[in-house]
Amino acid sequence: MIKYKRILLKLSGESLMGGQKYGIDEVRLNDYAEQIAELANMGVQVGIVIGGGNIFRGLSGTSKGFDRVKGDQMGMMATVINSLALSSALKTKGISGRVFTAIRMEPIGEYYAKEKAIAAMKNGEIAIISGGTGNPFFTTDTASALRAVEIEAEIMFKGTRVDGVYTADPEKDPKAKKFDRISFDEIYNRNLRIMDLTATALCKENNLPVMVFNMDQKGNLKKVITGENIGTVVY
Ligand SMILES: Nc1ncnc2c1ncn2[C@@H]1O[C@H](COP(=O)(O)OP(=O)(O)O)[C@@H](O)[C@H]1O
Ligand SMILES: O=c1ccn([C@@H]2O[C@H](COP(=O)(O)OP(=O)(O)O)[C@@H](O)[C@H]2O)c(=O)[nH]1
Repeated sequence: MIKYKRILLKLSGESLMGGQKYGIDEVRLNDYAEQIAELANMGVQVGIVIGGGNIFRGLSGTSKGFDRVKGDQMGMMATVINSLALSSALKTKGISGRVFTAIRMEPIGEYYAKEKAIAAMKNGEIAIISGGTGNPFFTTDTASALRAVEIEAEIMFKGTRVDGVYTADPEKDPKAKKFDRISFDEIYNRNLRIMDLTATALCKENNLPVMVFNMDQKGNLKKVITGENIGTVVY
């Protein structure tokens, strides 16, 4: 049985690299598309926001002398590239992934509006909402929180490369322990870096729970939609 009827899935751009150092790994992309198609076929309404870190991050551009705003705009364009790739991969699974963009760029994608995204989802299509928030100095985590609230998703699924929220970054601290549940306040008080503060605040203020789970393990998306608690619930 499905536990949620409408979700917003955040996919990390960085995870799309798979084993590569840059860009899009076809195997990983195909695996994501397969997992998402499974959800669509179960009748779940799915909105998606993808990051762009596999192609460009505004902040890392700054360290190389890029103007921050230009760098962030490049990062936002990177999320559009990833969204187009996902839409194309979904098509091979017989699923329509409609790409919406936060910044006008028809015919690459439709200019985003909440109503259009909801109509697409009700029609059995996946709404892939790209271009971040359309503004520099934000992240795709914040864009995900914003879109999740806008499209009235019951929960945000943060599909990432770690199993959940830990007491410290598990990629740096082998002794870090995983939480099954944690509140937004505790994430803030413990200064945990699983999401940025803007995204955390937006979720908290709008009572949007977040499920953090490992998207790189096949079958996990189906597990979380059926209510299996494999990741960390943030409430
Ligand atoms: N307390 C924490 N618990 C879990 N992951 C954490 C924590 N602090 C930092 N991280 C890092 O956050 C990353 C997940 O965030 P995500 O947005 O998917 O990645 P990225 O920011 O690289 O795109 C993990 O790969 C992990 O290294
Ligand atoms: O609303 C937004 C969302 C994203 N970005 C830019 O897009 C890049 C890629 O997004 P993010 O780092 O969140 O992607 P991820 O880490 O999930 O791959 C960021 O570094 C920012 O430069 C932005 O400027 N505004």
